[in-house]
Amino acid sequence: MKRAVSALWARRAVRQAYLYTTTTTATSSSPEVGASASEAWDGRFRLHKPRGQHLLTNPRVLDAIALRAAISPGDAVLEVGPGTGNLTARLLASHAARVAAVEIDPRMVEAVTARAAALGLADKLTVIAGDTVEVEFPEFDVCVANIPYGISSPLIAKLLFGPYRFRTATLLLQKEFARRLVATSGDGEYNRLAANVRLVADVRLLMDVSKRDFVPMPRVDSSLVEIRPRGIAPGVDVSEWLAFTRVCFGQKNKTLGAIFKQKRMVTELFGQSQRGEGCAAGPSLGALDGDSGEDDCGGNDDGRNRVVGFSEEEVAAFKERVAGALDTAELAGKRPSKVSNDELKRLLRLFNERGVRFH
Ligand SMILES: C[S@@+](CC[C@H](N)C(=O)[O-])C[C@H]1O[C@@H](n2cnc3c(N)ncnc32)[C@H](O)[C@@H]1O
Repeated sequence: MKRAVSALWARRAVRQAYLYTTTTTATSSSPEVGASASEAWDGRFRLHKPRGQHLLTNPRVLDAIALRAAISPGDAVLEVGPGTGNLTARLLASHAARVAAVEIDPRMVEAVTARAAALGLADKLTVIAGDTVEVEFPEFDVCVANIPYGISSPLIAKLLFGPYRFRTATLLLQKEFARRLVATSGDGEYNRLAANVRLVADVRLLMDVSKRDFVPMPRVDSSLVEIRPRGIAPGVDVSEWLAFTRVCFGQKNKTLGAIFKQKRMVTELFGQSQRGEGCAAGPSLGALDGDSGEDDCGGNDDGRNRVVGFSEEEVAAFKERVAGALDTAELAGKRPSKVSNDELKRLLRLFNERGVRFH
């Protein structure tokens, strides 16, 4: 299954990234990575907010991120969105053997390349010019990044469900997104993003970062989060799990019993289970997040969802099978936000045993 999901990612890597391997031009061998002057933004070009170009300029926070990233001697580090290199400078000065940084803006590519050269650390840095969501990453042990928040969900999906094997990802994320990511089923805030990520990884909050530590100042605060892949098979088909959680968390204020009792839901699931068909686009790996499934497979009944060639009795029998799985799991009266991944996995297994499939 992992291979099928990886293949999806491989197909997405259609845009060829071009590699810049920086060349050493400076003679200095003792980089001044802690110097606050190097973090300041000199305004040499316009920063684009839609690209998430909020530079982290507080040296104490930058030092803390590099420290919390737990880089071991010899590690290969992946950074996403190095910008002018405020964090990159610290990663280059760490025990890491090498750093690969993916940057979409050619002006930033130039800036971080020049920064590494000025520090005398250019030979440790490879800048990959391209879109993080599209390019193929080189092998890495740890990912450390202050990312553009707009790609949080597709980046985490790519890291966790792509072909990569790594120890940790230490990411600075929008605070609200980070809170949803670390939510647990016990606190009643559980959500689709957390359920999908926790299927394959452990997550924890490391620290909060004020919006005042960035230039230009964003509207939101941030939080540093560690994602640690478990490295063991999740015990479910990942594509089916992603489709299943889309349905379960699609109407988060309803109980699972109410969600799976809806006629259009039963009809849609019946159609999928009979035909073995899914959404035309297949599972959306780019969207681990989003609790509204209204527009997706379980959504409107505009005629596509009608099951042709089956009697009312057959649909009614299927409905009984759906209800039977929920009863056996003892989850009909529970809201998805209160249900653990183990319970959800068991429910999916019970559905599958009764011929109920999610695509
Ligand atoms: C929040 S800034 C972080 C800059 C730097 N890491 C820092 O901490 O100061 C995000 C950076 O990601 C880059 N970026 C935005 N979208 C990107 C994408 N899809 N792929 C790669 N880089 C991207 C922006 O150009 C910008 O340099």
